[in-house]
Amino acid sequence: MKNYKKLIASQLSSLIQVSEENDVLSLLEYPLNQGMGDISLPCFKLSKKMGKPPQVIANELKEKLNGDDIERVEAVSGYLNIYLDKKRFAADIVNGILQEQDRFGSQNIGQGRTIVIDYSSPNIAKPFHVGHLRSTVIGNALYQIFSFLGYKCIGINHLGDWGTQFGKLIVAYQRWGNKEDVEKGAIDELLRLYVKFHDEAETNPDLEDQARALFVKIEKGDAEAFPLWEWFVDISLKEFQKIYDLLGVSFDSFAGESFYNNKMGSVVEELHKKKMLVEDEGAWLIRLDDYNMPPALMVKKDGSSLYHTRDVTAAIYRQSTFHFEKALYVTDYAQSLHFQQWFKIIELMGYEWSKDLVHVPFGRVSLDGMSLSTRKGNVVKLEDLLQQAIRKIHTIIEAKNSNLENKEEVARQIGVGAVIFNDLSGNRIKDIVFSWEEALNFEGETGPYIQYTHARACSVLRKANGGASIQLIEQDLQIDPALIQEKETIGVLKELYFFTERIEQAMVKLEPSIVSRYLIDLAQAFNRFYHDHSILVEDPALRLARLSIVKCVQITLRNGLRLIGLESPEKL
Ligand SMILES: NC(=[NH2+])NCCC[C@H](N)C(=O)O
Repeated sequence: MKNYKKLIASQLSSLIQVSEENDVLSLLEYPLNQGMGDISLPCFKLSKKMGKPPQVIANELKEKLNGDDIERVEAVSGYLNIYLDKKRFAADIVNGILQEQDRFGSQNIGQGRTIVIDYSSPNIAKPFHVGHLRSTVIGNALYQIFSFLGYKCIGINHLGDWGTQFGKLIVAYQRWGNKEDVEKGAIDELLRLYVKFHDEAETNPDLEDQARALFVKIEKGDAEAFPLWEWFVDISLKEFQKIYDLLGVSFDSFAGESFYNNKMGSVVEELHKKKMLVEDEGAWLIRLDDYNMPPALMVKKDGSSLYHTRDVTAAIYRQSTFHFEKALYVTDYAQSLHFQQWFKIIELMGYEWSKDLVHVPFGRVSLDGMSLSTRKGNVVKLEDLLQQAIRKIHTIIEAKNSNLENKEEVARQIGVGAVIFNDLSGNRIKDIVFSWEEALNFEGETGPYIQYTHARACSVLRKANGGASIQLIEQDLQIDPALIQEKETIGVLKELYFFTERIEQAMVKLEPSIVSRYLIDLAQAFNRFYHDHSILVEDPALRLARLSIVKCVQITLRNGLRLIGLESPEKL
């Protein structure tokens, strides 16, 4: 499939001469209004460079620009409005998508270069909450998008499995817990112990000291403390895995914070050698006043490590192991300062690749106004949320189409899809409030709406094939583009054309919501087309041409849904 913007930019730049192709490319727009061309050049942006008034530039270019793909060109109030030849355009889009199928929208921008993505990263012994879900969902979408664009991705789940909180947990376990209860209650019981610790520590500050001492023991591999820690990790991982299975998300590595325990020593040594550490009452920290940031504590006075220490160590390890082009860290924006601090530390250590470290922050999620905090224990557990979504969708399916095969599986795909899509529906930096009504609505701008539109396309294709399959047959590639020229049809074709570009924008801006919003636009354009034009008409040529549009939409919706981590059931 052709890249029309590029094609025109290259022609224009040779006509204009003062501007490079890429500069012209960045000036070209897709006008929102139908009567303003398919692609348009605002000539006032070239006026200074060319030393001519915009309308003069537009008039001159209008005379010179031509080519098979261009139907006509207009010069209107300083804009050069280019209309593409819609028959060629239609044939190019349809044939392109039918050929590329699953690969439609992909590019080889990365050429195999590596992107490390640190996402999900829940904390052991604490429930996986909706904040971690957002990290999981955004991280996974970035993983799919970068992979689709030719990068090799390494997905790392940087589990929060190290730190003083494990000392607290063991103190609490030894005082108020027992083996059976932990085996039965799993994370719920671990959380109860953790909360109990904090309640008791308010009146008995001695507990905090005991907890610190116990964590030091874990760091040293103590024969009693260390196996307890391992056990807690094991229990937590099993529960997390249930959620990953529901979501259909996987990782290349589960190397959590503890993985760096035996690697931090040499990094601390390096920091000493580089004279970056200052002593502060027996602890060691890095001053960052020159950069308007508070100091970063690297070694506690009992010798134990901190979140910063582990992140610096992990980054050095990842760079030397994977030689990444970029390392992304997907977390809540509340952690922004943490990342700014340690990115600066890497820079001060003299590593030029510090510029390749990128924090990808996102906004908070609240649940119908309820906030989510671990200390108090009033967290909404993600597994409950997902199971509830699945049950609700199941009820809807029972009511509307109780004969559906694999009801359970489809309910999972839609219920989970609704929750995932909700997290990706707006710019990631925005806070979101999860509302059941909005997320599960089949009519709104939701995951279920897109999945439903996809299933509707599948159903038309099946009907066309006598109920058998959603594939078009071989000779179907001969389509008369003159038959797919109605306004709504061109509307769909244009949306299909935008797919490749939107994926690239989503990658550049690290913003999967660009793909989710695109899918809403495409689904809406398709539903307008579907509403206004019958597909399974008598005339075989017209029927085939319209079916090809349905097939192209089906392929594109499926590819797009996959990129944001949603499945696309064929029947609903
Ligand atoms: N390399 C990192 N710091 N990744 C993010 C870790 C997130 C942390 N475990 C949390 O739940 O807040």
